[in-house]
Amino acid sequence: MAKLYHVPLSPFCRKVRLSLAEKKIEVELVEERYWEKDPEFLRRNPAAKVPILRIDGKTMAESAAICEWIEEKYPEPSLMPRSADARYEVRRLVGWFDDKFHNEVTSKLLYERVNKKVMKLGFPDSGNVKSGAKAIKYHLDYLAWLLDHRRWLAGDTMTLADFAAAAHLSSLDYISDVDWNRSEVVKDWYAKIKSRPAFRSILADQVPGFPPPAHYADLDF
Ligand SMILES: O=C(O)/C=C/C(=O)CC(=O)C(=O)O
Repeated sequence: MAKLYHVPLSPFCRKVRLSLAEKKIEVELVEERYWEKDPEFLRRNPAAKVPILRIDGKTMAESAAICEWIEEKYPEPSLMPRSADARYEVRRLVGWFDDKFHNEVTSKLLYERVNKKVMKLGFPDSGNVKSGAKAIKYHLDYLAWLLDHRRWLAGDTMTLADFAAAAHLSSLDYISDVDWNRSEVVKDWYAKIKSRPAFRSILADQVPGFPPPAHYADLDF
C-alpha cells in the first residue's frame, strides 16, 4: 500500500491526499514532525519537507510534482483537462495557491497560530496575523471573480486547481479563519467540493490543542 508522510493541516499534504482519494488509491498516513528533522526522514527528503509519498517502489517529494505524477499514472478520474491552454490554467492556479496564497495567507494565519505553537516557536506575530486576515479577503474576492465566470476554478471541470485551493482553505477553515459569507459563489463551490468522498479523510483530522470548530464537519454549513 502507498504511504504518505504528512502533517494533518499542511495544505500541501492535503492536496496530495485529495488527489489520492479522488482516484481511490489507498494510502497509509504517517504523521511526520518534519521540523524535528529525524535523520531517517532527511534521508527520504533532504529538503526536510512534507508531503513525501512512497508508492510503486518510489519515494517522491514536492506536492505539485507528486500530484502530476499521480495524474499521469492514474489518469481516471481526471483532474487535468486535455488542452494545453486548459492545463496551463490549472498549473497557473495551483501555483497561485501554493505560492502567492500560501505566502500571503496560509503562512500568516495558520503557521503563526498553529505551527508556531506545535513547533514551540513562540507566540503568533500580530503583524503577520493582521496582514493574513487582510490578504484572505482579496483572495476570496479573486475566487469569487473566477467562479462568476466558470463552474470550477480553472474551467468546466473539477481539477487540481480546485484541490489546491480547497486544501489551503480547509486548513484555514479548521481554525475558523475563512469568512464564508463574503461570497455566495465561493461558499457554494466549497460546499460542493467538501461534499466529495475524497474530502472525508481530511475532515476527520484532529490537531491536539486545536479542536475543530463546530461547523467544520457540517456539509451544509
Ligand atoms: O510539497 C510542497 O509543495 C511544499 C511543501 C512545503 O513547503 C512544506 C513545508 O515545509 C511547509 O509547509 O512549511
